[in-house]
Amino acid sequence: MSEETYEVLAPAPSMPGLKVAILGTGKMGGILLQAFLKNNLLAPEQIFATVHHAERAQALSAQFGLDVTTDNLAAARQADVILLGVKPIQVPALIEEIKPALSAEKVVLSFAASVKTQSIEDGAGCELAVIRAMPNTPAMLAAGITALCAGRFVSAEQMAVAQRIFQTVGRTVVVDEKHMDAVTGLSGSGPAFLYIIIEALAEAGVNVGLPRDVATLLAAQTTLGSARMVLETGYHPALLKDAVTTPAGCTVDGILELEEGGLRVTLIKAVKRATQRAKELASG
Ligand SMILES: NC(=O)C1=CN([C@@H]2O[C@H](COP(=O)(O)OP(=O)(O)OC[C@H]3O[C@@H](n4cnc5c(N)ncnc54)[C@H](O)[C@@H]3O)[C@@H](O)[C@H]2O)C=CC1
Ligand SMILES: O=C(O)[C@@H]1CCC=N1
Repeated sequence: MSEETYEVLAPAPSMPGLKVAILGTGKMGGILLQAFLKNNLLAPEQIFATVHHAERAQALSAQFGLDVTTDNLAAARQADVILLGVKPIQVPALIEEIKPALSAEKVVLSFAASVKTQSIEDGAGCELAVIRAMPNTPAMLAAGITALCAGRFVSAEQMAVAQRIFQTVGRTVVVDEKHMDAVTGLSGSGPAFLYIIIEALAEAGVNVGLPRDVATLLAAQTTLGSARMVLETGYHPALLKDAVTTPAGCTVDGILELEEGGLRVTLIKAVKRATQRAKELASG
């Protein structure tokens, strides 16, 4: 074999040419940024990220080898798709800041809770394509679910691009905008509710004598497996529960305690409260 040197080529990004800005690269924005790179959706030079503090911009820039600044307008000018990852209350000021970069050719993809597509359209003052998304933190393992809805000026093609972007962090579902606050209360906040349930199940395991690591493993894998059963069998959860519940067995005794303790009602109230709060976040 000759001693020629071969150039190792990085695989081409699957959305070549698309320029994406992430304005507000915090927890969720950071998860998305890493997923875009890891899945080779975009090359580093296709991404323009911003944060609030210059030191964090420098650190992120060094870590990922891409353009991270505190200049939202410059990032927005360079991008075709502009992701909004700041807090809901900060969105109007951010839109005002980047307004000179907004036009009917751009897509704004907001994953801020609560903020309506129309308020972004109105702030932009042009026929801007605005898509609203609600991801959740299991996105970190590409195990998230993101609900998306389209504003008034969004084409089917633009919606497909948004879905492709969020498919790097898990599944996607398209809903009417009227459902977005409910989605936020259920799947946006839901991981926090489920962590509490897993933590409580693990604590229960410790209470009945299991080592904590074993109890946590049993609680988490049981939650994961049960979720997969719902998704992959398509059976109603009640039917799957019945299959666990042997007549006069132990499970039914546990279920009696859950019902007495009001777990169902408590979970319903938790999602309702989170949904209600999600409606308010845009106004503080
Ligand atoms: N954490 C979660 O589970 C989810 C969060 N969201 C939404 O994502 C958004 C961000 O939430 P997190 O990531 O949790 O919060 P975060 O506080 O980690 O992220 C916000 C980021 O925005 C940056 N920022 C603040 N002002 C800025 C400005 N003027 N210009 C540029 N960057 C600025 C901050 O430096 C920070 O990095 C919120 O609107 C939230 O509703 C949506 C779904 C789930
Ligand atoms: O708690 C929040 O406001 C955000 C939205 C959904 C999850 N985290």
